[in-house]
Order: sequence, then structure tokens, then C-alpha cells
Amino acid sequence: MTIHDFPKGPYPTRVRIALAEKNLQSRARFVMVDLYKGEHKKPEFIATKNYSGTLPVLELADGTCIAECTAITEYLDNLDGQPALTGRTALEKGLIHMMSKRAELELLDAISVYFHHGTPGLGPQVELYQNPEWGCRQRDKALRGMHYFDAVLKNQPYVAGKAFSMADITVIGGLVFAAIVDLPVPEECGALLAWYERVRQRPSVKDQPAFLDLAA
Ligand SMILES: N[C@@H](CCC(=O)N[C@@H](CS(=O)(=O)O)C(=O)NCC(=O)O)C(=O)O
Repeated sequence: MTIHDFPKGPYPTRVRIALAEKNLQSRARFVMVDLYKGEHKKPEFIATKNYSGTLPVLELADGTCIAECTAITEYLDNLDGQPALTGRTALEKGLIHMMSKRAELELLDAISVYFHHGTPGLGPQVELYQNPEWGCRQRDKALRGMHYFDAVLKNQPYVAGKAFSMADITVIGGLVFAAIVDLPVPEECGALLAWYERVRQRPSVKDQPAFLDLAA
């Protein structure tokens, strides 16, 4: 399988962690797509890899392309018939999907909008439209999201309950992006900070390129 990738990117990091959690890294080859050159927005990429023009994209040997981190993670998690990241029971699947989607809406995607609209982002050749006020509103939304996940993690060890899951990986992606845009987790979010310190020790997390030169 081929991953169209941007190694230090927050969303690609989600899939890289999932690959490592499932011990699938050796089966994946990574093809770098340069976001700062706008390669992900080229007509051929959009036509053949991902209509949405984002990374990562999982391309299978038969040419099938799966985009969207949640979908890629679900695919990888179910390859061996032993889902460990997306839930085994209906209840686990429902709670993990909800909390992962909430982590996108309230944290990761909000920071992404701030990056693209409230900062220079990928540069003027790629950021063809920017709305700084909208970007800053999304930054404030992400800070509220950090407090929400701090409250969640005061009462349970992982984002969706008792076990590490795709939802934790999505929050990790959010905090990776927060470090990129220099949006520190508020010091009063002690439970979120403690959780982050703990999950960053996981072998699937600590060696990711995103952490190599980030004070994340
Ligand atoms: N909903 C998508 C979002 C993916 C996404 O935004 N990826 C970023 C990559 S990175 O910023 O995390 O490295 C991207 O392609 N950004 C490029 C752009 O939005 O122009 C997903 O979950 O996969």
C-alpha cells in the first residue's frame, strides 16, 4: 500500500500512528506530496487521488484510493479482523467514532482553519482565500476544545474511555497542529497535558517525524 504523505503533517501523523499501532509500517511505502508547492491541489492529484485535495491518501495496489484519516484508520484497523483502534462492539464503535469526530470538529479541524486563515499557512501560492477573523474564531474554538478534552480526561484514562483508540490519535493530531501554530495547551489543562505526556511515550507515537523537531 502507498501513503501519499506529508511526514510531519498532523493529519498524516494520525495515519502513521495507526499504521504503527497495527504493526503495518513495513507494508506501507510513503510518497511525499509537497503541500507548500501546492502539489495536493494540482488537477491530476485531485482527479486521481483525492477530490478534496488533502493528505493523507491511502492508495492500494489495485489503484483504489481511500482519503480521510478516519476512513483510512478504519480500513487499517480491520485488515486483520482484530479492530483495536475503532472498537469491537457496537457501543465501542459508536463512542470512539463520536469522540474522534468531536476531536476533529472541536480541536484538529479548528486549528487547521486557524493555520490556513489566521496565519500565512502554506503561503500565498496555496492559500488563495483567507479570512483572518474566521481563522481567529477557530483558534478560540480550539482552545475551548482543549478545555473540553481536559475535562473528559479528568474522568477517564483515554479520550473514548478505558482504552487507547482512534479518538486519542485524533487528539494527538490536534496537539501536533497546536504546536505547529504555537498555540500551547493552557497550563490549567493538567489532565490533558498529563494524558499527552503519557500517550507520547507509546512506541507508535514517540518516533513519528512530527515529534522530531517539535516542542509539541
Ligand atoms: N478531513 C481530512 C483533512 C486532511 C487535511 O487537512 N490534511 C492536511 C495535511 S497536514 O496539514 O496535516 O499536513 C492537508 O492536506 N492540508 C492541505 C490543505 O488543506 O491545503 C482528513 O481527515 O484526512
